[in-house]
Amino acid sequence: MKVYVLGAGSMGSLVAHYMSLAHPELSMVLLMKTQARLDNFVRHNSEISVVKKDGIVRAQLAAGGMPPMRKDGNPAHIENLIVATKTHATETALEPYLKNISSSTNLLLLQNGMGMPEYLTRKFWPSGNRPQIFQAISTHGAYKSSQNVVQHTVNGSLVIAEQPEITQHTTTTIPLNPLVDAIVSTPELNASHVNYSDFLLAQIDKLIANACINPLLAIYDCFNGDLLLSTHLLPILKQIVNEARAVFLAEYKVLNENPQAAASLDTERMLAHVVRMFELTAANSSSMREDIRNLNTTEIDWINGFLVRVGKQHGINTPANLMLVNMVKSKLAIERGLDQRAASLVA
Ligand SMILES: NC(=O)C1=CN([C@@H]2O[C@H](COP(=O)(O)OP(=O)(O)OC[C@H]3O[C@@H](n4cnc5c(N)ncnc54)[C@H](OP(=O)(O)O)[C@@H]3O)[C@@H](O)[C@H]2O)C=CC1
Ligand SMILES: CC(C)(CO)C(=O)C(=O)O
Repeated sequence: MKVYVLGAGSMGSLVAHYMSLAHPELSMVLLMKTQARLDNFVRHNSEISVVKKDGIVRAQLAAGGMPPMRKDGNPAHIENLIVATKTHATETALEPYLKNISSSTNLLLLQNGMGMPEYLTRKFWPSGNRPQIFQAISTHGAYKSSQNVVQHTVNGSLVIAEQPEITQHTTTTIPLNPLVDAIVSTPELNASHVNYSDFLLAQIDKLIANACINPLLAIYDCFNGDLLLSTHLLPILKQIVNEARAVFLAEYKVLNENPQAAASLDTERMLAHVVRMFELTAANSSSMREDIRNLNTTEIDWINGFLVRVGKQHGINTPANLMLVNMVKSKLAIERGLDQRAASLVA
């Protein structure tokens, strides 16, 4: 079985590396963004090294830089595709591969944020025939210390579910799927497959933590744990959480069928979860802060921005989340502007 991975960054490389070691029978192919990236990968022996506390493991992987073609010049069918780009890059990254994808493709989105399956379906498959879409949330932590070296810093887990065509319906049975099976049977990924409604609760927890932690860290420019030094943040966190809670209850009617949903969406529990995430990741520099420091586009539109957009559809005001979206975007614009100004002074 062939599995393509689009987005050969920290998460994509980590997953491809572990899957190829656990399943030598799989053919894993990293899809690079540019020919230059592909050439560079090949120059480095087509190898991804993963560094963990207990040592370094190397694996050689196949790679490509463009949509696969058959010998007759037609697009080759992609059976399995894992997308691990940043959320804002997904649409552009996927577009060239649309001719390789059919309704029998297993498309697994391994990303933070929410709303991507619905967005891609509206954008690329508005009249049906969309691929089988799966989503995975990750509590692993990884970053690339160089082009071919991934530091696996947090040994977390993956939770995977199939995205139903209509999100109001829950999938009660978990069908067997070869891509999901291959991931779940890769020990280092510590992955599990759950039904959509249970997945949604886990995804909501992750989104709430990201909606509270990431923008504040990007704005204050400090480590995750530093925010716990202030007691003035609690009312802000409470407002973010309450707005999010209202949006989730309006959008995901399927939650009414899940007996665990009421307890899980309790405001105090969610706030305690956010504070615990601040504590557990105290020494981290949040991904959004790092994006701003590197002058990269952030994932704010798929975290707090998702809450604002969906809130609007349901007539729910989300002023705290909207303010954070605007503040993070301003922060990036200011940092980029300052960088350009500094560069022009040197030139
Ligand atoms: N890293 C982590 O610890 C965790 C990450 N996540 C989530 O996982 C997702 C991926 O994150 P992460 O791996 O860290 O991100 P990275 O930035 O490390 O990787 C994204 C990759 O996508 C590539 N890419 C961008 N545009 C395209 C394109 N048009 N075609 C092909 N490839 C493209 C980038 O290439 P290039 O570098 O050349 O631009 C990069 O290699 C995010 O949603 C993140 O929030 C979730 C939990 C933990
Ligand atoms: C949980 C948290 C905030 C850890 O830093 C994260 O997921 C991120 O930085 O994106």
